[in-house]
Amino acid sequence: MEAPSPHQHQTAQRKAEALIEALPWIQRFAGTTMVIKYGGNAMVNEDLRRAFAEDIVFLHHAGIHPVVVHGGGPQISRMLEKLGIESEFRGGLRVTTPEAMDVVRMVLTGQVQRELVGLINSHGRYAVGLSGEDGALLRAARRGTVVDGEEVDLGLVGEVTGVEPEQIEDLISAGRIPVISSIAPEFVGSDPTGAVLNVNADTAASSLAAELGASRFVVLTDVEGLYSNWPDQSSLISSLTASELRGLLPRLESGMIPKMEACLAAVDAGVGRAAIVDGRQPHSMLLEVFTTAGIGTQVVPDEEVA
Ligand SMILES: Nc1ncnc2c1ncn2[C@@H]1O[C@H](COP(=O)(O)OP(=O)(O)O)[C@@H](O)[C@H]1O
Ligand SMILES: CC(=O)N[C@@H](CCC(=O)OP(=O)(O)O)C(=O)O
Repeated sequence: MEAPSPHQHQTAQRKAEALIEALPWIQRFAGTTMVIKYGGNAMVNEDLRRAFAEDIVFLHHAGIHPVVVHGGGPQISRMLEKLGIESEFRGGLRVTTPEAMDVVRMVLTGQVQRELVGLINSHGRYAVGLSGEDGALLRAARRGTVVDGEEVDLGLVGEVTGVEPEQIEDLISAGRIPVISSIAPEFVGSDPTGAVLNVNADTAASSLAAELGASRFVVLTDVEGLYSNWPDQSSLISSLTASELRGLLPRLESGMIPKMEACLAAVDAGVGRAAIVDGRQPHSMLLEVFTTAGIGTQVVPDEEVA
C-alpha cells in the first residue's frame, strides 16, 4: 500500500483536530438541554434541511438534549398567497386574522413540523412533534406592537405567558427529540378562551429555553449574524453582551427585532448564551456548539465579560 500523500496526511490531521476541539464542549454540555430555533428562511433546500436533521441527531448522541422549535414564516406567506389571503408584517410580526390563523396552524404544525420530524426520524425513532396546544404546553395572551410610536393591533398574535415543561422533560427522559411549532392556546388569567394564537417562533423558542433552563439557545436564520449597521456587510457583530444588545434593540428592523428580543430574554432568564447562526451554511449549528470560536453572533451575559 502507498504511503499517504502530504495532502492526505494534512486532511486527516485537520479532521482529527476538529474532533478533538469538540471534546471539551461535549464534556461541558452532555446532560444539558439546548433549544434550537430553526427559522423558515433557513430551510432553503432539502440538503440543508437534511444537514440540520443530522446535526440534531449528532447533538443527541453527544449526550445533549436538543429541543427544536421551528418557524415557517415564508412557507405560511406562500400558502396565504396561493389561497389569495392578504397578510402583512408590522414590527416583524404577522397581522393574523382568523382566516390567516387557520393557514398558520395548517402550515406550521401540519406541514413544516411533519417534514422536520420525518427528516430527523430517517436516522431513528427520535423526533416527536408537538404544538403549544398539545397538553397545553404553551399559554399565550394577545399582544400588539408599537411601530413608529403608534400602537398596532396584530389580531390573533400572542406572547407566551406560561410554559408547562413536564411533557418536554418526559420526552427527553424517554430519549426523544421534541419538535415544537409556535401555536399557543389563548388564556385570559388562568382561563382558556378557546382561541389559538400565532406566536413568533423566536419568542416561543426563547420562552421554552428559559423555562427548560437551557445551556444554549441557538437561532438558525438566513444571515451570518447580527449586523450593527444592516445591511453593511462589514458591521457583523461576533459577540455582544446583554447590555450592549439592549442598547442596540431600538435601532433594529423587521425580523431581527423579535429574534434579538428573544436572545436577550433567554440570556436575561439565565440561559448561558444565545447565538444567531447562518442556517444557509451546512452544519453551522455544530460549528457554533462544538468549536471554541463559534460562528455567527453570540449574546453573552454581562457578568461573563465583567
Ligand atoms: N441588523 C440586522 N442584522 C441582520 N439581519 C437583519 C438586520 N435587520 C434586519 N435583518 C433581516 O432579518 C432577516 C432575518 O429575520 P427573519 O426573516 O424573521 O428570519 P427567520 O425566518 O429565520 O426567523 C434577515 O434575513 C435580514 O433580512
Ligand atoms: C406572529 C408571527 O409573526 N408569527 C410567525 C410564525 C412563524 C415564524 O415565526 O416563522 P420564522 O421563524 O420562519 O420567521 C408568522 O406568522 O410568520
